[in-house]
Amino acid sequence: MAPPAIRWDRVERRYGTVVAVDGVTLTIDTGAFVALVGASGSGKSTLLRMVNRLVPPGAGQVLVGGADVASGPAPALRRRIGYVFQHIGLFPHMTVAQNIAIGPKLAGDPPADVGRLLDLVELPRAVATRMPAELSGGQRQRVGIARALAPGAKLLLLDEAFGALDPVTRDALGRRLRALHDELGLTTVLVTHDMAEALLLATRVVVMAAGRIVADETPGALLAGAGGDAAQALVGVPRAQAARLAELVP
Ligand SMILES: Nc1ncnc2c1ncn2[C@@H]1O[C@H](COP(=O)(O)OP(=O)(O)OP(=O)(O)O)[C@@H](O)[C@H]1O
Repeated sequence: MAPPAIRWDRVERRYGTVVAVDGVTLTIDTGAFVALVGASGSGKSTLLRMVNRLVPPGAGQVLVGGADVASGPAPALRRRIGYVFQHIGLFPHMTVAQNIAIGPKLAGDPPADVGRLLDLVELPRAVATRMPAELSGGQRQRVGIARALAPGAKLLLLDEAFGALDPVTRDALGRRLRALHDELGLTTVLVTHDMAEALLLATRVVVMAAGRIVADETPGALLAGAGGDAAQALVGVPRAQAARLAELVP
């Protein structure tokens, strides 16, 4: 049987007296789209950063494709993992095309097919020659996703990648991400504060609180009431909003 895409095995991480991640064991199967949801400070980013070795675990082990992430060189690991942050950090002095192509170029790999990558994230090919400052926030996030996919990564990690976008752009980009996930056969982990986004995009929703996993359910099961109090409190927010909106209909 093929190893899972990611496995955190009894992982811990402390910062002084703060226990950011408190003994997490979690397996992400290849092809899954997992949303990691929870209040600010619950440990989501720390858990995600362990996957590409931005943060080493204080205890436990993180495996990608069955291999301990600590065992090989970090650059080789990171080439297999696309990572998208809220503040995407495009290189301001490089064009969009140069930004997208930087990963394969630095690795000495064949050049990225920038046109195809722009097509994938639904940006016009003409933006290839623009500078990042000439793009909207949503366009910049699309470039960030294209750059993350450029080395041919099959594992995509997104940390509040849509956090700074207006709701319409955010919704469109979320849908595009889900379509890309399906088209390219990706394994995707999306950290988000937004339970509605998690329920609409993911195949599985993992809820964190105080460094621990408190629920791990499908969207359907969560909507049917599973997952316990912390999860249901989060599900209750979009549900109550939908009910209040429905009441406004004359
Ligand atoms: N580099 C660091 N130094 C000290 N404390 C840290 C560091 N990184 C994270 N923490 C602490 O660890 C805890 C978990 O943080 P983390 O960023 O993983 O949470 P999060 O769920 O991703 O939060 P948010 O949704 O606000 O991004 C928090 O209490 C945070 O203050």
